Amino acid sequence: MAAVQGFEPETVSDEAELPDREVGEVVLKLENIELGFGGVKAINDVSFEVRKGEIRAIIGPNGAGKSSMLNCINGFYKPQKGTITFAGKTMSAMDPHFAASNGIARTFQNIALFRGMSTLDNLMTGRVLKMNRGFFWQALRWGPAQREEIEHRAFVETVIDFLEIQSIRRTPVGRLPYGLQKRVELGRALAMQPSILLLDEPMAGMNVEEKQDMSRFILDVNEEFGTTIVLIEHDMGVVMDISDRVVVLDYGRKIADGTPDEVRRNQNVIDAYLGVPHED
Ligand SMILES: Nc1ncnc2c1ncn2[C@@H]1O[C@H](COP(=O)(O)OP(=O)(O)OP(=O)(O)O)[C@@H](O)[C@H]1O
Repeated sequence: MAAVQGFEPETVSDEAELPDREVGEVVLKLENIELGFGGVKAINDVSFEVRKGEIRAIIGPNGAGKSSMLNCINGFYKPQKGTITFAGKTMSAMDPHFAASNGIARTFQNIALFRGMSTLDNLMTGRVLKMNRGFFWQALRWGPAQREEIEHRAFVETVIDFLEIQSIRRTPVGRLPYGLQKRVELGRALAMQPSILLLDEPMAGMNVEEKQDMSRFILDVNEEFGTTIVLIEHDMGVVMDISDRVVVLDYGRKIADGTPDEVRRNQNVIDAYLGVPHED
């Protein structure tokens, strides 16, 4: 059997074992999710759950349905079948506002920042849902709105310190190198004080050093703020290093779910990455 980087063949497992480290109760549950676009079944009867405080990776070859799954979780896509349970509600589809207002934040595969705005102002946009005063008061920047803005700025400054981006706080993000833009995007999501952070390929396009920095920030966010993290990532070294549990998709189906060690030894997973033809 040929070797696939990051994988070693051994036993087969398709049920998620709990990680060694202590994680909490189930905070997000997806059951029998199906999503199609015309004739393409992007997600086919996929179920998995996410526990409080864990780092949960979704991996799989190109086109496996990973981004579609994140889009179902934050309500951008509506599944045709299945249910999503979150914040005490079981829904046939997530409402994007319900997701955001109950603490689900997201970063994107292709950076989605305001390129002409500074790092600081981009991070402030992450506070919008937390602002109590309406547009009129915010525009006047007076009285209660001014006090509120000071509090939001103070919170954003803590995020800036945490991510070590003080030196670029006034720089328009369009002028920043790619790795730093990714860090600012993480900062904007953190500014929302999320309970669940969805990261879509946080290391894409980064060099080795930038990947190490980003891995450290993800682990620090998880440890220091207790933020639950669901991430899609193609770099298997990173996934296996930082994740507690990994769900594997291939052609829209779940083919494995378990700890990094279980998944890397799963023959279905090895075959999927080698491109072994599948039945269907
Ligand atoms: N908005 C859409 N319209 C039509 N087809 C779509 C749409 N979004 C996703 N798909 C299709 O659904 C399938 C799964 O795509 P998805 O982007 O979820 O995969 P992925 O695992 O994230 O892939 P990659 O690793 O390449 O980003 C693909 O065949 C894709 O072309």
